[in-house]
Amino acid sequence: MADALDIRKLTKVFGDRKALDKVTFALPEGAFLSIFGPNGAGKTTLLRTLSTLARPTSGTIRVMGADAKEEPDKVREHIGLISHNSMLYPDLTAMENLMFVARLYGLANPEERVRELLHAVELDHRRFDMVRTFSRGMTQRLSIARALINDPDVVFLDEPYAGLDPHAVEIFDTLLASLREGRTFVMVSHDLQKGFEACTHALVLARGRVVAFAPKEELDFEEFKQLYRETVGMGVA
Ligand SMILES: Nc1ncnc2c1ncn2[C@@H]1O[C@H](COP(=O)(O)OP(=O)(O)OP(=O)(O)O)[C@@H](O)[C@H]1O
Repeated sequence: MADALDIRKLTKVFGDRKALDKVTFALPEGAFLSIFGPNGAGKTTLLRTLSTLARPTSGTIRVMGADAKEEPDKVREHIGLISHNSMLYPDLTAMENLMFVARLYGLANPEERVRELLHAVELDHRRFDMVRTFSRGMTQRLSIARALINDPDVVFLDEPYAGLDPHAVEIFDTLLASLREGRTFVMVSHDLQKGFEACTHALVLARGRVVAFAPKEELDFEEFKQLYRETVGMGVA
């Protein structure tokens, strides 16, 4: 199968600090990559560069065959990002937020797509409420709908479980399971157990470097936990 992501020697420097140092890996279409690493390892920087929000200092990023430097718009057509910053306008309603993004993408039938997504994330009943009145779980569900507007092939998730109560985690897991068919996922997670359960491939970052990258079938969870504990001791970039 073709690679959804092909990342070569990706390096990102902030001043004299290397947040990413020659990160190289390839991920097949339909895979679910979980990225682990201690605070400051470079996980968010990696997601931000892969999703074209930050420009690499050097190296190449190909998403579904498109080069992020040469064809950033093509890459953006293929991706959706669910991050802490929900990228939603608090003083607009759920419906208005999604309609705004649907129009940005120039969808042919934005109303229908927005209705469909609000239903999928169980927010029909709150569609006319302003986002600032939403709980953390509801805001996250709306940001998932936002990220799916363009029906992306590759979805990036930055610590999606942070701040969710057990019920919201359940809703999120169900939603995620329903979305997996035909899509590639890249998730940053501090939850080793959940991240490992969900993935088909695991990547461990420390000091901006890939310490481990492997398909899950090649990994034993106990050994993996041990490797992770060792990387936490390596400190930040
Ligand atoms: N905009 C920036 N300017 C300067 N340094 C930055 C910037 N963004 C990140 N860094 C540095 O890059 C390194 C990696 O940060 P990053 O946020 O990617 O780590 P992380 O693995 O996501 O951490 P956490 O688990 O705490 O979210 C850190 O040393 C951080 O201080």
